[in-house]
Order: sequence, then structure tokens, then C-alpha cells
Amino acid sequence: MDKAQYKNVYVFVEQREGVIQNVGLELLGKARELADALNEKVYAMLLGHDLTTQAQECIAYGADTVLRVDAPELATYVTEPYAQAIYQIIRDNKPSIVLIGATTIGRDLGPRLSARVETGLTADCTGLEVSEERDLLMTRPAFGGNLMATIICKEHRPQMSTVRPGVMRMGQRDENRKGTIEDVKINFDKSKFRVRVLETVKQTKNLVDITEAHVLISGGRGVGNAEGFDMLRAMANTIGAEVSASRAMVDAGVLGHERQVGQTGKTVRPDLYFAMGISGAIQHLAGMEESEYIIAINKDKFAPIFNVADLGIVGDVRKIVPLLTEKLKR
Ligand SMILES: Cc1cc2nc3c(=O)[nH]c(=O)nc-3n(C[C@H](O)[C@H](O)[C@H](O)COP(=O)(O)OP(=O)(O)OC[C@H]3O[C@@H](n4cnc5c(N)ncnc54)[C@H](O)[C@@H]3O)c2cc1C
Repeated sequence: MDKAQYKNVYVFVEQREGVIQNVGLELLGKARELADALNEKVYAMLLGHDLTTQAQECIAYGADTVLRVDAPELATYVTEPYAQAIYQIIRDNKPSIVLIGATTIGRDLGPRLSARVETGLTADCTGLEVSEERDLLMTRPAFGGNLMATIICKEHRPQMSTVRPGVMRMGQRDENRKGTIEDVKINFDKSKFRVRVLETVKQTKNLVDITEAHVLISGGRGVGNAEGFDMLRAMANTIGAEVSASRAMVDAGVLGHERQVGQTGKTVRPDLYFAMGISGAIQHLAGMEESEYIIAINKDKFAPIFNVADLGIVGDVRKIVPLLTEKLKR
């Protein structure tokens, strides 16, 4: 493989019902950094049907060129048409780097594409950088989060990576940024289409998205039980916060998995994160240490959570939280 033929950073910008998912914009920000370091360009791959202003959004968030594929086959996500479309783009353009959000869609699409273009894929990266040799250094937790592994795709191109939502910081939106939009036509091989979407049924249960919350009050084993979480909810209600939890409390059935913070839960980056009775295991920290401001309450002054906290309170959450809630109400 002649690596010199491959250049530029490509991002799969996921949209659902026409709405660009934040992870796509976060990846455009990271792609901008990588492309600037390599002196290359950022390409957004935007797939869907009846697309309107989404391509301009991609430019505002850092894309130099948007490759827009607007086709009825791409109206809703189905693996084969999406994989065929991106495969054709990769084959025809030879990108050096391809970034995909580790959403349910990205986790389905990424491996299929990497197999098709015969390259490697590093999943769930938490850090991406360019080495002096211009290779992509893809860092991700390994061995249950106990160490960080940096992986290089030395012999193949493109270098492919998935990144979970919330891990990279979204760049500043600049509506005056200039870029180009190219409409790409895909020659679909419909004989390979094995799946047809007959109906989409929306989840009726109102699931919160803790990654969108500005303030999160997270409880761990130190909060104890459902009653302890009622106390956290009362505090959350006074300041318009959301409640989340460590895995220990999700495994205990106190909160649903959609509210779990950490390596096997969600990665969050709120303005303010309360860690209540959470020890600060590495798998928990992996999901919240990038929060703007962290307040930890723990009765053990040696708890590792205090290493990442901006403000630490050594004491009993069950005593402190009601007092804090009263003060906040006032
Ligand atoms: C592969 C793998 C993936 C994992 N993924 C995740 C993940 O996504 N998210 C996650 O959170 N964990 C995850 N874990 C589990 C993680 O290792 C820890 O076991 C878990 O985070 C511990 O939760 P905790 O802090 O609530 O409980 P503990 O570690 O038991 O800590 C409880 C803390 O509460 C304090 N405390 C007790 N009583 C009080 C009180 N009255 N007032 C104040 N403080 C009190 C204690 O001092 C202690 O520090 C994962 C583990 C593995 C192996």
C-alpha cells in the first residue's frame, strides 16, 4: 500500500431525521486540529435524504468540503446502503483518516467499513493526535480501563477510529466560515440490500440524555439506596439538574443504565458535576473527569475522587445533601 496516496481527514457526520448529532460536530472540531497539524483538509461525509442546511452546519463547525450524498436509499440508517456509500467515497478519495461517532449507528458502520477497505479500526478512542511520522496516535482505555493503550495503524490506510459522544470538545460555530459542498452520486448495488425498514417505532418512555445536562448530581454506593436518590432528586429539582449514577448503583437497579456515567456508561462534560458518595474508580473517572467543575462529597478523605475534584467535602452525604438543598432553596 502506497500511504503517500492517502490524505485528508474525513468525518462521518451522523444525522437522524435531518438533525446532525452532536458527536459529528465534536469530531469535526477534532478533525480540524488533526488536519491543521498535517496541513491537510477536513471533509464531512453527510448522508441522508431531503437534506437542507446540514452541509452549511458542517462548514460552520470546521469542514472545508462537505461530500453530500442525498438519496432515498439513505433516508433512514440501514447498514448496507450506508456502508456502500461511504465505501465508494473512501475508494474514490483515499482519505488518510476516517472518524466515526461511536453511537449505535457508528458502531454498526465502522467495523463493516474497515473490513471492506481492509484496514484496522480503533474503537472508542479518548485521544487522537498526530505523530512526528504523521501517523495517527489513537489512544483508548484497555484492560477494563486500567491502562491507556496508544494504537498506530502503521501499514494500512485509512486510519479509522470511532469516538464516543461527549469525548471530544465541539469547536466554536462560525457561520462565516467558507467551504465547498459537493454532491456525490452513489451507484448502489441494490442486489445486496437485505434489510428494508418497514416502520419506525419511537421509544415512548421519556429517557433523559445525561450528556446534555449542564449540572449533574451523580450518586454512588455511598448514597446507598433509592431513598438516598430521592434526596439527590430533591436537590436536583431546586437547581434544574439531572441525576446520574455510578455503575454500582445502576447494577443495584436504583437507576437505569441510560443514567450511568463511566467507561461502560456515558461520557459527560457538564459545567458542574457533583460526585456524591462515589469513590472515583478509574472506570468512573473516564466518564466525567473532563467536567468543567467537580464537587465531591465523600466520608473517606483518601477517596480517589478527590484527586479530580475542584472542591472536596469530607463528610456524610446523607447529612450534607439535605442541608445543601435547604440552602439552595433559599
Ligand atoms: C470493565 C469495567 C467497567 C466499568 N464501568 C464503570 C462505569 O461505566 N461507571 C462506573 O461508575 N463504574 C464502572 N465500573 C465499576 C468501578 O470499577 C467501580 O466499582 C464503581 O465505579 C464503584 O462505584 P461507587 O464509587 O459508587 O462505589 P464504591 O467504590 O463502593 O465507593 C463508595 C464510596 O462512597 C463513600 N461513602 C460511603 N458512605 C458514605 C456516606 N455516607 N457519605 C459519603 N461518602 C460515603 C465511600 O467512602 C466510597 O468512597 C467498571 C468496572 C469494570 C471492571
